[in-house]
Amino acid sequence: METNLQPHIRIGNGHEVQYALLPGDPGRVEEVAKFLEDPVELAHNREYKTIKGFYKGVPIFVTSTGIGGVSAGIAIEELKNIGVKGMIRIGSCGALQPHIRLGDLVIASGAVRNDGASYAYINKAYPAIPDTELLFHVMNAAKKNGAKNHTGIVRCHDSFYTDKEQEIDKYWSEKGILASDMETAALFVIGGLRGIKTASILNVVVEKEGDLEGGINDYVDAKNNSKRGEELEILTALEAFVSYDSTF
Ligand SMILES: O=P(O)(O)O[C@H]1O[C@H](CO)[C@@H](O)[C@H]1O
Ligand SMILES: O=c1cc[nH]c(=O)[nH]1
Repeated sequence: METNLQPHIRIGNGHEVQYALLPGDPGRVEEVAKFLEDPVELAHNREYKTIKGFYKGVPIFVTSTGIGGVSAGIAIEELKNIGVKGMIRIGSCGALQPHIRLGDLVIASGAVRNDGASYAYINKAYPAIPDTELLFHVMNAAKKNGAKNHTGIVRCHDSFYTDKEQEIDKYWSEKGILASDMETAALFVIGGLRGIKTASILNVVVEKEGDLEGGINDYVDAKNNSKRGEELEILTALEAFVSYDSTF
């Protein structure tokens, strides 16, 4: 029997894996599998689907975290419990700046903590920031892959359909925030508190003041540049882990 079996992700000790890619969507796990050697599905429970594979010889987990910081936080803690030390989110986002287009990558250098999950851990004076070294590896990998990318602060939220979304987006756009997603702040704060090396790469699926439902539907149906952005964020995260690992 697997020891230290984790209740939600349903994997335990013994895999000797130090790095995990974290998409929100379980469907994206299979997109990562296409780039791995010997991908094997280990578990799929609720929103948490995990495969293990190798990229350039480095063992890697890919675990979907579901939607929102609450769900992501559970996956992050349980992966840490079984020995994972570095985690890169490979997510989707909505742009808050007009020059950021569909399929561009947004690399988070920090996150506005408008989510509930990170606040459940610690008050908002604590910064939501990635690991500096891993961030540099991600930025270099994006450049090497030729991905059009933007590094800066993102905003994390818990709602899509309140009556105030447009007003809120306008406010944060005017403050220079690049894009919105729902899990990056929880990843950075939990990573900071637990000593996990974290980074977050977000593929733009909705442009600023674009059609939210249309953008996400087109992405799901693979009808726009966001599908190429997804491939580039996956490759960028994988290359970042390989170059980070080579520094040890
Ligand atoms: O595509 P993923 O990684 O799930 O990320 C984004 O998409 C979901 C909302 O559509 C939220 O989880 C948001 O953060
Ligand atoms: O606008 C968007 C699009 C995707 N994901 C988000 O969190 N926000």
